[in-house]
Amino acid sequence: MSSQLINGKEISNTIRTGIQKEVQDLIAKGITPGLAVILVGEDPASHTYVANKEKACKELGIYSKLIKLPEDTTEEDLLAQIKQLNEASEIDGILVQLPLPKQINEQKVIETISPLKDVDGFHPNSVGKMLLGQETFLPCTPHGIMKLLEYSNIEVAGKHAVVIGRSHIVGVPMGQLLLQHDATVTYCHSKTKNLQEMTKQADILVVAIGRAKMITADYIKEGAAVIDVGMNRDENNHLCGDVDFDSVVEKTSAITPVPGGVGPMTITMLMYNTVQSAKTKLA
Ligand SMILES: NC(=O)C1=CN([C@@H]2O[C@H](COP(=O)(O)OP(=O)(O)OC[C@H]3O[C@@H](n4cnc5c(N)ncnc54)[C@H](OP(=O)(O)O)[C@@H]3O)[C@@H](O)[C@H]2O)C=CC1
Ligand SMILES: Nc1nc(=O)c2c([nH]1)NC[C@@H]1CN(c3ccc(C(=O)N[C@@H](CCC(=O)O)C(=O)O)cc3)C=[N+]21
Repeated sequence: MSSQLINGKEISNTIRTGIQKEVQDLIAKGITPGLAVILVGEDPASHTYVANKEKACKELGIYSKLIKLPEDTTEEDLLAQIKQLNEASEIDGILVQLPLPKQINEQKVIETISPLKDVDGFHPNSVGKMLLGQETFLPCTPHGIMKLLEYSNIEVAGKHAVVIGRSHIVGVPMGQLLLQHDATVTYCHSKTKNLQEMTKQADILVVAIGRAKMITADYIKEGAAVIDVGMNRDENNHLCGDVDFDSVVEKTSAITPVPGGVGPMTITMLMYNTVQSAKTKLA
């Protein structure tokens, strides 16, 4: 079967062109959208993501403020920083890069970010609204994946979507968005028995596990669309997904690569949320 390669980079660029236009319109009205990113510690992978976010801001004309804090930052200091940004008029979105060092309570940090600037969509306020189908900031990775499906003309309604992973940042919201678009959704996780039996029923398989190349051809139904969220390093220290691309590609009708699939879309939807937030300043 010939498989459609879902080009996240290209779809990202298409969407970013629209966002760039919106930024220009806002700037013409005296509003420059602003994103603050807080990075605690020295995780090298985090630095790459943060660099990609800064680059995207620059390209689109969004003001970006990077706040780097040392690994041993106290929770108190971090919360004080967030409160300042909540008040800062030039900042429309606040992202605290996760995971955080162990001395810091992640949930408390997320809840301290103003829901009005919660461009990650991780605040309980945003999560609740998402579940209810109300307008809010949607989590960037699942939202980006919905856009990938839409732009690739992959129909969701009536399909069986299987999501592997139930993290609050990817798996759980992913299943909810698919459900809202009328898929029949199954969640799988580390306690799932007979994972292959589950995934072999998937018309759409979203994989967000964090284990390099774990998903091989044996997990795939012929003709499935496969979305790979994983960001791992393989034995040669090359970036790779959770899906063993070479093994599964022949069986799929559509598949995302890593890199160049989901990752760029995450950043694009972050830019989108930041601009949406800035637009609330329009009279
Ligand atoms: N491209 C992008 O934009 C992004 C990529 N990522 C990447 O996506 C991956 C997942 O991220 P995230 O959701 O934060 O990860 P988490 O580690 O928070 O969650 C992993 C999930 O996978 C499940 N899991 C672990 N092992 C297995 C297994 N053997 N079989 C079935 N399920 C399993 C876990 O189950 P349980 O709940 O039972 O522990 C958990 O629900 C990572 O590689 C991350 O780097 C993340 C965010 C954005
Ligand atoms: N508060 C918070 N929000 C996040 O959204 C968040 C986070 N914390 N912590 C880490 C994960 C991971 N993540 C990625 C973003 C972009 C790429 C990305 O740009 N990937 C590119 C290139 C990657 C590269 O070259 O290293 C690609 O896949 O093509 C990947 C992963 C956001 N996350």
